[in-house]
Amino acid sequence: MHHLRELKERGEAWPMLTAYDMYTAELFDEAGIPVLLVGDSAANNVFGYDTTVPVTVDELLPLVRAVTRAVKYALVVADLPFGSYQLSPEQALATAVRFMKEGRAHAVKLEGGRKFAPHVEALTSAGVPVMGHIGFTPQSEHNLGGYRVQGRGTAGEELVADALALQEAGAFSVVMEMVPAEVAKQVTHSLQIPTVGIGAGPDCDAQVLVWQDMAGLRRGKAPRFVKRYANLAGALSDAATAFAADVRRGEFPAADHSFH
Ligand SMILES: Nc1nc(=O)c2c([nH]1)NC[C@@H]1CN(c3ccc(C(=O)N[C@@H](CCC(=O)O)C(=O)O)cc3)CN21
Ligand SMILES: CC(C)C(=O)C(=O)O
Ligand SMILES: [Mg+2]
Repeated sequence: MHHLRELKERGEAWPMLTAYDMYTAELFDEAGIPVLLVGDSAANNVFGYDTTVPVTVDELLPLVRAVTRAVKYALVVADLPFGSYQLSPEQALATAVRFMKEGRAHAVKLEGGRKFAPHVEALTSAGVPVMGHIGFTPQSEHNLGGYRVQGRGTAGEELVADALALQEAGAFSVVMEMVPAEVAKQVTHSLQIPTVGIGAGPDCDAQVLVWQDMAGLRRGKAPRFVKRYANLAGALSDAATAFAADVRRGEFPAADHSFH
């Protein structure tokens, strides 16, 4: 965490990816991704829900545990799911403690601005490192009117106030999702802690993507902020098709794959 602040001071951008299992966590860790997020986006990208709203602590905990087991270097951040922290700072702390003790998370993330400063404060003063998340906050998508850019016009000032309140409450970093690049730049320059952008332009201190978007495993129309660095959907589909054909033709298993 302190290291991330030094990177900000030196103006060196860093990458963050989601991870939900041990193979991806190990690969991303070895590829030099310093922060891995076990996102509540597992709702969409592991469990097949249509929003992040239904995913539970009990569903996310084993994924967090798998990721922390797999990494040697990365900081593992566990996303607190909808309903597991909003009720009170006490509820937030109880949930964060589960992610730290049972999931062995190094830090937690929660969505919300100023209104959640008391929750963040309760966690940080109990020794739980917290990452904030402002702008488009998917857990509130029903309130925000869908996938919409946040912080346009006067709402930009609100975003700066939210970010400052989270910093003041002790957050070590803040995610900004779907925010105009100019506003994200202003927030980034207003904070001493690093900002992590997703659809928030090039001037954030760090950038995050959902790994299945980054690697082209998820099909369908990706959000505008996604850049695809591989075509895993194509590669996996080709592999499964080739395996199926081999089995049907009697070409797998060959002698090499058999015991005598
Ligand atoms: N695979 C995946 N990637 C994500 O980035 C992601 C998740 N899942 N699940 C949780 C949230 C939901 N998020 C989303 C989902 C969709 C859009 C989207 O469709 N955006 C469109 C419309 C934007 C607009 O209308 O202004 C886009 O083109 O960016 C954006 C963020 C970000 N998170
Ligand atoms: C996209 C990131 C920031 C997130 O919150 C998630 O993956 O759940
Ligand atoms: Mg999330």
